[in-house]
Amino acid sequence: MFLVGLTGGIASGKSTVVSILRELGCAVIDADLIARQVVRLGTPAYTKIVQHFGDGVLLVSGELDREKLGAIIFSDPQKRCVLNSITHPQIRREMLRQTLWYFFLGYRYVILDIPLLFESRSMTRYMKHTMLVYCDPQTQLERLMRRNSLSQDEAMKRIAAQLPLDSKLPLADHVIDNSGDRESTRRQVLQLNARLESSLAYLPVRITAVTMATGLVVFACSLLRRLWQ
Ligand SMILES: CC(C)(COP(=O)(O)OP(=O)(O)OC[C@H]1O[C@@H](n2cnc3c(N)ncnc32)[C@H](O)[C@@H]1O)[C@@H](O)C(=O)NCCC(=O)NCCS
Ligand SMILES: Nc1ncnc2c1ncn2[C@@H]1O[C@H](COP(=O)(O)OP(=O)(O)OP(=O)(O)O)[C@@H](O)[C@H]1O
Repeated sequence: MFLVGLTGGIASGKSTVVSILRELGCAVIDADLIARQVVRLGTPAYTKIVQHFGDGVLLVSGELDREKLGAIIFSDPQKRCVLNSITHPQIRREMLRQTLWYFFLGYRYVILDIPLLFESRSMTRYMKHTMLVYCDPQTQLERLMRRNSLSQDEAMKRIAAQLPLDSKLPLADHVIDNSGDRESTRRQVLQLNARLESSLAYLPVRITAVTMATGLVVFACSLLRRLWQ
């Protein structure tokens, strides 16, 4: 059983890759989705956010106005740190819970989609493999502006809130280049998934070897004890 960390930059194509992996039957946990769940109306994180940022970040329904909160935190690193310190512990806890659940269900590996995996560093030590969804900077900027209807300045601020994608390249074990069309991305995802599956083929052999080695040590110890007595 092992964990695979999937990461990228804002709008680099993580969700696009995740939907292909899910089609293939992989277990994927989405940190962005959990980040939405932990700040639902009335949750402890929601209460802390309102205490800190005021009710100006709420919609009339009482829910968080994500657009407003985004505009605040993506242009102020200190406020971003505050929001991270409120949400990240809750997100990690829920990710751990879901991971254990997938292993309980019998999945042999679980993919964790964590946008800030390389920024937070401490999480990478739990990953057997890391996978970067890359796209070239110009494509990233254009896709982000189009998807979120942002000006160039706003989009650049959001990109600047993360490590540049180019500096994440040497940190990743595997790279999926999503600068091209969706078909090219799909082919790369299929290839990578096949490699993950094949690394599992050796797992039963390794488990058997470890079991046999442990058995031999136990047997040798008991033999020595008898000879000694
Ligand atoms: C600021 C918020 C309200 C904006 O919400 P919105 O719906 O517009 O964006 P969404 O949540 O879909 O995030 C889109 C992308 O923005 C980037 N992003 C989000 N939060 C952060 C952050 N704190 N720092 C850097 N990049 C971030 C990620 O690449 C993410 O995939 C929201 O992103 C949030 O609550 N962020 C704090 C929690 C967090 O760090 N989430 C990232 C995953 S752990
Ligand atoms: N290969 C592609 N060709 C054209 N458009 C793409 C491609 N991949 C993704 N997109 C588009 O680019 C945008 C960003 O993609 P996606 O939502 O998958 O990125 P993301 O990394 O999950 O974003 P975020 O970090 O904001 O959650 C979306 O509008 C998506 O439809």
